[in-house]
Amino acid sequence: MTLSASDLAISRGGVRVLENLNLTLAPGQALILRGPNGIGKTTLLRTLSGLQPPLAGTIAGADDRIAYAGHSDGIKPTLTVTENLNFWARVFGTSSIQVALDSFRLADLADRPAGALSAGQKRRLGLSRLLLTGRAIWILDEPTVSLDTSAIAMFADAVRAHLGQGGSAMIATHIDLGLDAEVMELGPFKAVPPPLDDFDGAFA
Ligand SMILES: Nc1ncnc2c1ncn2[C@@H]1O[C@H](COP(=O)(O)OP(=O)(O)OP(=O)(O)O)[C@@H](O)[C@H]1O
Repeated sequence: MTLSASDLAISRGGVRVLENLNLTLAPGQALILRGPNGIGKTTLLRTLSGLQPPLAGTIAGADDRIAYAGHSDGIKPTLTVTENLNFWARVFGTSSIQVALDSFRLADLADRPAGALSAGQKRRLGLSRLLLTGRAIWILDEPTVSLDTSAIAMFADAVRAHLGQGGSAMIATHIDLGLDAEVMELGPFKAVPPPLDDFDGAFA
């Protein structure tokens, strides 16, 4: 099922940031979001994921099919890597964590408390959770932060495999992941601020 948004307007902190947005994300498709800092990439991903309501417009096809990975790794620091993965596997009703351990090369770290991992290792653990969700639509906000080049390639492989299985991915990133993906520039959708009141009239 395709995720779609029509005539979307979104806000952050009470300020309208993007408007007149239309987009679709079909099974097997990847969409890369680009735009300068502060344009509204995170706000758009949060809105599509249902973490905040849109100001206007409609979103269809989301329901319980989205796995969202934001800026935080969302790991439990006192649990080991294996315990973290088992926790998520139980949450999502997945029987084995092996695919997560293998795809993000976490086996050597399996017994390490997650809080004792490096930043890049924590990010690999956070991203590996996607593979346990069974969710078709991955919504990812700057997923490669802290990853080295080999881990970025590992992540891109995981996304490619997901797309090959009929999944889809929307990714805010400033780097080239080497994916066969459509790129959407958000600049043209920047909200136009409303005109200021006529102050002169107030002091007449
Ligand atoms: N917690 C917040 N409260 C109020 N305003 C916020 C908050 N977080 C972000 N904003 C503002 O909302 C606007 C959109 O921010 P957003 O984080 O969506 O941009 P972004 O494109 O993801 O930026 P970046 O590339 O820096 O991550 C910006 O003008 C920002 O200053």
